[in-house]
Amino acid sequence: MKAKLILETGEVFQGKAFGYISETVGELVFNTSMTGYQELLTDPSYYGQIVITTYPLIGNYGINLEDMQSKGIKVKGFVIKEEAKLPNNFRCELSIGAFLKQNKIMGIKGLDTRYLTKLIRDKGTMKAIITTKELTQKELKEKFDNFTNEEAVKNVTCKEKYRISGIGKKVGILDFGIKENIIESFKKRECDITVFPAYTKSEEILNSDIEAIFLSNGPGDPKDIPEIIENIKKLAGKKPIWGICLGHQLLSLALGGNTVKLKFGHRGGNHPVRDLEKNKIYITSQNHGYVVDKLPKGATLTHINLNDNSVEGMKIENLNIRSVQFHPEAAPGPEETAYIFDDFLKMLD
Ligand SMILES: NC(=O)CC[C@H](N)C(=O)O
Repeated sequence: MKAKLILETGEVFQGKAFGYISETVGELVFNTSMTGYQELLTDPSYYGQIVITTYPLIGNYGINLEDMQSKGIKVKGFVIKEEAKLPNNFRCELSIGAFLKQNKIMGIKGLDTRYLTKLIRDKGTMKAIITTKELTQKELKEKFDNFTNEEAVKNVTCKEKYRISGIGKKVGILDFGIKENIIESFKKRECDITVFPAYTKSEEILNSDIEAIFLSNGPGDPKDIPEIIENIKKLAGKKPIWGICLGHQLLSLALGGNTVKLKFGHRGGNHPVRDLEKNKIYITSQNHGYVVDKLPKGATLTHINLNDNSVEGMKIENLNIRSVQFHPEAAPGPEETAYIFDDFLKMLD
């Protein structure tokens, strides 16, 4: 069936529908990773977004149920060049088309995704619609105007607190839409993990028997969740705090720093970052549309992005706080910054 990708700026691209056939509207972003489409689709930080992949062939190694980053697909739509209909891998359990269908997520294929990426790079992130219908200008405008992603964290956080026992350090995680591999990274280090829903009050967190607080990744604009920022203010200085991606942005806002929206974001598996403490360059996995542009008072810059010199990490020594913008848990992407989890845990010794 024919389908169209319609951009907020008016451009229309003709392709074919795949996955679940419906209609979808979201924020259009691109990811440049060459592998890892399953992890990308299930990463809750993409909630509300339609994702374009620059890599031309998607689905060639299929989908397995082990590499999910959350329960089910979180993107709002998927834009690709070519769908691999005959996946081939010993871990493959289903095809990309079947996976999208099962999760009721619409895809469009047959588009020049590299051209689209250049367009987003020039014009900036914008809203888009994937549809099989003919829509009038008025209908389109209404659909774009009605789309917001302000409730994103509420929609992806866990509903109830849960525990994963371990013999190591006791870590309390605030779940803003956590990726499975972050939990795995703490499990691998034998941590005793308590996961709290995003809106858990600071008192409940501080009254539990945890040694440190971890603020997770998550979708949307960090400025959309002022209640959580207020909560983090109350946690700062009481226990060591670590943050990744949204967690890092929220920490900055809570302590007097600032965040801004990037023109087209960082999403991919090859973003070079300099660790200023180790004076080493690492290739990192990234997925964010916002960035810290002003550090909180007393914070030291620990990491910078070598493509655009943006903030990639910070520490506030007197408050025992450390955070990074990139994804040390990878999934998908390079695993060479996994040392960040060890650095976090060392703060407890
Ligand atoms: N991966 C994340 O945690 C993303 C953080 C935030 N939603 C952003 O886009 O910048």
